[in-house]
Amino acid sequence: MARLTSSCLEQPLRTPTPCPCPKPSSRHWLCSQSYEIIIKEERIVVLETENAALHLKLAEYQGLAGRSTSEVLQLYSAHGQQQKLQRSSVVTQLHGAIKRLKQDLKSLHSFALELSKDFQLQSNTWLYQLLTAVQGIQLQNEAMQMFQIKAFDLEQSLQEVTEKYEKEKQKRRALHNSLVELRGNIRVHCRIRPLLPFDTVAGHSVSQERQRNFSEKVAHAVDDETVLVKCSRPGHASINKTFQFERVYSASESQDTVFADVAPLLTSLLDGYNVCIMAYGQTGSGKTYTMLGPQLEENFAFSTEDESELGIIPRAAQEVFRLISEKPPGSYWVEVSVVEVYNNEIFDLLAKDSFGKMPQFSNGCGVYARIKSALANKLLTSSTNGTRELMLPDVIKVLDISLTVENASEFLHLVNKGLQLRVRHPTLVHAHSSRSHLVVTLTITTIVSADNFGILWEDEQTSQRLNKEVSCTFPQKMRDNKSTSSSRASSPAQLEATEKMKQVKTRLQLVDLAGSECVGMSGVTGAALRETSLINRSLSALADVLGAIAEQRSHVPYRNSKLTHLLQDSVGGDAKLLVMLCISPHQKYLTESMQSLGFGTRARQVQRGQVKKKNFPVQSKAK
Ligand SMILES: Nc1ncnc2c1ncn2[C@@H]1O[C@H](COP(=O)(O)OP(=O)(O)OP(=O)(O)O)[C@@H](O)[C@H]1O
Repeated sequence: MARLTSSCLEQPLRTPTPCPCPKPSSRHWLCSQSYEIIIKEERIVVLETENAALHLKLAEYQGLAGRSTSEVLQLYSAHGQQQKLQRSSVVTQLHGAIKRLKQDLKSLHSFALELSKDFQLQSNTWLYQLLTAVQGIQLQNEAMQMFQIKAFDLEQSLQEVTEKYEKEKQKRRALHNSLVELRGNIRVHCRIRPLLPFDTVAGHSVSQERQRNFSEKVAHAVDDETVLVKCSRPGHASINKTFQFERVYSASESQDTVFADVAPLLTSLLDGYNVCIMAYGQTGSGKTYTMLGPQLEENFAFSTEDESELGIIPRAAQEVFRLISEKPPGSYWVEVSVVEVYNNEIFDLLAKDSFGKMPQFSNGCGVYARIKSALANKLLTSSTNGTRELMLPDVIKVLDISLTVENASEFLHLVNKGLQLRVRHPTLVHAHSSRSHLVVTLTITTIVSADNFGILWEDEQTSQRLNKEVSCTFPQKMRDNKSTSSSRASSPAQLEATEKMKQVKTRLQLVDLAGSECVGMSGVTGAALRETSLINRSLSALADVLGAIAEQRSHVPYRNSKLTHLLQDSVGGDAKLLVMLCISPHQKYLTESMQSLGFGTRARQVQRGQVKKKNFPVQSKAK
């Protein structure tokens, strides 16, 4: 086979060479033979060329196939390598993971070991603690048993001590009362209030002479028993006067201190004595402050916000209820009445407005509508001349119109209610001057079975004295009102039992007297002038009563005034009276202060029996 070259392929197929005869024709044999040969040769050439081209192509494809095979081989080997690589990396990873898992497993194993060790340790500790606790509880139980035995012993010895203490207490109370007895039934304390802004405001009707030395403080507490008063008059050398009382309070002494000295009297109250505590002094000298505490501007009730400022009346109520709480429950019954003595008439400040309004009192400074007392209305009778006037056949009955209170706050509420109706009007000395005597009465009914009567009181003497006074009837109130006391009878059998009970009534009267003053100083006129002179008259009557007691006269003129009549039970006899003199220290009140100190001095002499006949001071009449 002829070799094919690229030039062969490039030459076009030869066209048949024409017949060399001059006239070529197909019918010419030679021509036709040669023509056919030529055609065949040409065909062979073409085929050879095609063959060569096909060979070329075959060679080309073979070359291509060879290259592809090697590439395939390369790819195959590369793929094999890659697979190998992949396989080895997965294995490595798996290997690592297995390694890590093994480590984890190891650490888990060691953790589990530690945990079990810890658990063992902890359970041992807990077991130990549990055992200790059980042992402790056992010990405690034993101790408790011992303690119970000791407590029982102690209870018994406590009972013995309590019995001894009760006996000692009774002895102490007896001692206290005999001490009080020794000191006398009338005690006088004196309280000098601080200088206040209104002291330096000069009233227009105060005399020129009295206004001259207005800046000076003249009354001082020298010690806790002595008052010193500098008496100076223009053109005269000043004279110092001293007054002695059971107790003197300086301006800086608190309500607490004042009450501390008053409180022992309340023990006497529960020991069967009537007690009266009254504040005496000129207007604005601090009587209401001492007895009740600072008053609220809006309604004249006393303020209960600051306990340290509370006066004697609220504190006494608290103390009485405290003392009662120490007694067997239900054996004490407390009633309260709040009345005022105004223009020598008694008005119940707790009465309901069931009888309408009182006639209005015009005092020149304002008109005062008053609620009339239910009691006063009950006792109103027509006098011979046909005009209605207040008749109180037995003033003491006033105290039977009282309300039962269960505790100190109920008491304080009632007192505050009553206070709002109290007569007041301004004077030159005091803008809210009280124009009436306020009498707050706490009646304590002690219920005691006839069999136990003797042992309730501290000594035989008191027991005998009270035995004479007691009533054996059970209070009607207690029968009617079963809801308010645990001691009240509710069945016939109980009622019968109560008939055997005895009741002892003791009375605590707390009095805020109206101001004792010279008319000139207070600057009142008209109806208020009458008021002032009636106040002074009732204070005179009080002085007369104290004088008569001092002289041990057979007749004590209690009925000369409604005030003394009302206080009859707690002034005189074996009742305990404490007069709290209230003094304004300023120079301009010198006359009134001297008058009050004189009253106190003579009241002290009453208990010592030193007052001579007609020696007791009569209240200065309206000038
Ligand atoms: N010890 C005191 N400390 C502080 N303030 C006092 C003291 N005593 C009285 N006061 C004040 O003096 C003023 C007059 O006192 P209070 O109302 O008690 O006088 P009073 O004697 O009751 O007068 P009146 O008889 O006119 O009613 C009041 O504002 C009161 O708060």
